[in-house]
Amino acid sequence: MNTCLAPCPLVFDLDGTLLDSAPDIHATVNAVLRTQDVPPLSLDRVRSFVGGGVDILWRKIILATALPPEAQGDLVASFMARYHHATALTRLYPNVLESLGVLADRGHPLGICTNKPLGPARAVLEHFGLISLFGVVIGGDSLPQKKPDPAPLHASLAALGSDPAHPRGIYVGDSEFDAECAANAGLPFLIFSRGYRNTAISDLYHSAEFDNFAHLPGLVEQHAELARA
Ligand SMILES: O=C(O)COP(=O)(O)O
Ligand SMILES: [Mg+2]
Repeated sequence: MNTCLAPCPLVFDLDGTLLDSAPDIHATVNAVLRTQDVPPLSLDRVRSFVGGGVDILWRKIILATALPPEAQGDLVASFMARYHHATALTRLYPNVLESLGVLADRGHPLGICTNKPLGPARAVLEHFGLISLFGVVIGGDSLPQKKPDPAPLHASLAALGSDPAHPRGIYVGDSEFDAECAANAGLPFLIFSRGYRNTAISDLYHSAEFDNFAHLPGLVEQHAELARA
């Protein structure tokens, strides 16, 4: 198991972890479906499709509608043209800002590793005034690999100063993709239980779960400490 000497690099997922962004993703999906005369999908349905990035999102939408598979490229392009500005319905989960502030003040290098494409990921972080807190933002299109491949998480940690030969740090996320990514990377994983999961937490790799960001700084210290022991 990796060890984590303080300060411990902390890498965060974005959609369903720091941000409740499903309402904007839902509205943007339905705006694209409208151009195709396809009836809208429910928020719950679209939320259940989030986590693997935009290609997987649209593959699932195509399966759920009468759209032809060969339309995938055009649908993704039409979605991406709208996605950069899709922030009006997105909210930070309660206590995210305060929690990130405490962790940054304690000297933990902070990063983002998301399957959301880099452009919209940076745009929404800028919208909430958060971008300067993060030493690195790796998006779903930053590397050839996406989560659950460990490469984006390893790249995030390396950018935060972790030795690539011995990656150290903690990943914080919400989904199956994140749990598998952390397991593949051999890193502690703290799972936010109010995000966009389709699987019981007990069936996912995790080190601890939390439902309120007010509890995260304590959990981080506990796990950084455990990893040191
Ligand atoms: O947008 C997605 O599908 C996933 O994004 P996330 O990796 O930040 O959860
Ligand atoms: Mg997520």
